[in-house]
Amino acid sequence: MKLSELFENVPDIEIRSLMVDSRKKRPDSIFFCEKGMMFDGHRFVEQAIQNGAKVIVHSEPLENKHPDITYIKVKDVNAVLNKVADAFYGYPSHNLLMFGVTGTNGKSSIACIIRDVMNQFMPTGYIGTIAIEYGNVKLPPLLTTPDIDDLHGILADMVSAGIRCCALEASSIGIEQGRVDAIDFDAAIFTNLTHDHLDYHGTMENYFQAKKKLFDHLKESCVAITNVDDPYGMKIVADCKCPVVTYGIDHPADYQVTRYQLLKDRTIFTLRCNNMEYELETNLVARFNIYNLVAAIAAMNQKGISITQMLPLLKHIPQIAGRMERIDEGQPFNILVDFAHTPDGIEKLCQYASAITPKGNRIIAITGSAGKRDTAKRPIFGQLLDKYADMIILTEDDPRNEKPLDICKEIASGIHEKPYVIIEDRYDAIRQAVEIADKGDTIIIMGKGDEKFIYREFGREPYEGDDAIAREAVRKYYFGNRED
Ligand SMILES: CC(=O)N[C@H]1[C@@H](OP(=O)(O)OP(=O)(O)OC[C@H]2O[C@@H](n3ccc(=O)[nH]c3=O)[C@H](O)[C@@H]2O)O[C@H](CO)[C@@H](O)[C@@H]1O[C@H](C)C(=O)N[C@@H](C)C(=O)N[C@H](CCC(=O)O)C(=O)O
Ligand SMILES: Nc1ncnc2c1ncn2[C@@H]1O[C@H](COP(=O)(O)OP(=O)(O)OP(=O)(O)O)[C@@H](O)[C@H]1O
Repeated sequence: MKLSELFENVPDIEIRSLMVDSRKKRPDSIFFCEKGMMFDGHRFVEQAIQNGAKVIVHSEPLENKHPDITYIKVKDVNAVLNKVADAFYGYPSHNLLMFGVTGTNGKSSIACIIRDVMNQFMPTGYIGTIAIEYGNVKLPPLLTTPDIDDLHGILADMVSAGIRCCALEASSIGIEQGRVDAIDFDAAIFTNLTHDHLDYHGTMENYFQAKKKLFDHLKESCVAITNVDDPYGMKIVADCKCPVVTYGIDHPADYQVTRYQLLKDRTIFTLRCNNMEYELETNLVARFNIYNLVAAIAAMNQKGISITQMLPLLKHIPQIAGRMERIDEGQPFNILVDFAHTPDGIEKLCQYASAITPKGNRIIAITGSAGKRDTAKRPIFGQLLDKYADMIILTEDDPRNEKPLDICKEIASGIHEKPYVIIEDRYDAIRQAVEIADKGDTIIIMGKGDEKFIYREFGREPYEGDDAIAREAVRKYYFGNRED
């Protein structure tokens, strides 16, 4: 593409790529001097040139300008990067039916439900915490919401592969950093807002304002889908230019659940909308998944898929990796692997565990808390486990360069009544839980979900995964079926 197709009054240079990180080689590229939390991209102009930049987009004055390099001074580099990435990749989000999902919990679940259901109507991709997936392509994610260049690039690849729809998770940090500013959403969903990421946002108000930006910027033909039962649900759409559609259980809503039954292996509920009532059955369990399902239904329905068409598909939603994943190796107790890593997520999971665990049986909870992230959550995790669990095993969860033992002790500071042990090694923690479980008990393994890595001091290290370990522990240590 010619530089002149992207900017006015510039030389006719051929541009082959975009560059936001000077460390990565990008031939014939435009380097964008972004200001981050750690660095100011203006510092890396020389390295960017060595790695292929022919054009520098900057907002601060630059010294030592090279005669063969084009310099473009702008007010807001991030805004220009968004515009350029959109155009450079051929406006991919404009050519896709784009669903955006934001909120503290439920983004991946809702985005995956939309992907699975929409795939039955048109080829649909997914971008989020679990993966980047479309057609036969499955890539590991780097961030929940990829950075601007990656995001538009992935969407362009989707369009080239014949994909017509995409469900994208928009994290609060991603929204705040403008990663989705140029995305042409057709529907945007709000799930809920509870304590998380306060290390980054500072206060709940800032966290809320970050999420709200997504809704403030929606185009008029978009539709905003919001949760009326969440205290932030109506506030977040207060300045929307597009129609707002509500969903909920406890308050009157456009898509309202009027009755529900939570069962161990499925959920049955009645959904009322447009003066019609629908009886729904799904393999997804727990009350919070009713919210996730109804949010997804509302969004897809608003975009033309009838509820009657969706009904048979909702019965067998494919397992969402590491979210309420049941481990069943024939053992006479429940094991749930779940990605709960916020106070709200942990409380909701514990409430579900209480609902499925017979009186007289125990909830055995295994959790840690991520190192170098929102440390205020730790004692709250302890308090919640104290309230709901009968036995608590504290273990490591992405300690980064903190000591797992110290993190566990901070969680333990919230535990006052229930017995707990600290077993730093996650494998041993899960094994211990399996060894002490009795018939009818429920083991909940929280925090890592489907992740097959642990962030330790020097970055990501491979990890077998909670699901694999739980299965192995049941086979080896519960049934004594040693394979080694
Ligand atoms: C805190 C945070 O979000 N950081 C993200 C942010 O980094 P930053 O603003 O601090 O950037 P920086 O490192 O200061 O550098 C500034 C600029 O200089 C550039 N640079 C930097 C160094 C260099 O040598 N050369 C160079 O060109 C960088 O590419 C960047 O453009 O911008 C970078 C480029 O887009 C991201 O890679 C980086 O994500 C880091 C890896 C990260 O871990 N982010 C997490 C917290 C995150 O975003 N998570 C959310 C939410 C997850 C959830 O909901 O649970 C997500 O969407 O994944
Ligand atoms: N609607 C919901 N309300 C409260 N908790 C939920 C909800 N949906 C899921 N959870 C809990 O949060 C965990 C993470 O779910 P999910 O991955 O869908 O959320 P997310 O918003 O994508 O989180 P992240 O961006 O951190 O990955 C689940 O494992 C579950 O414990």
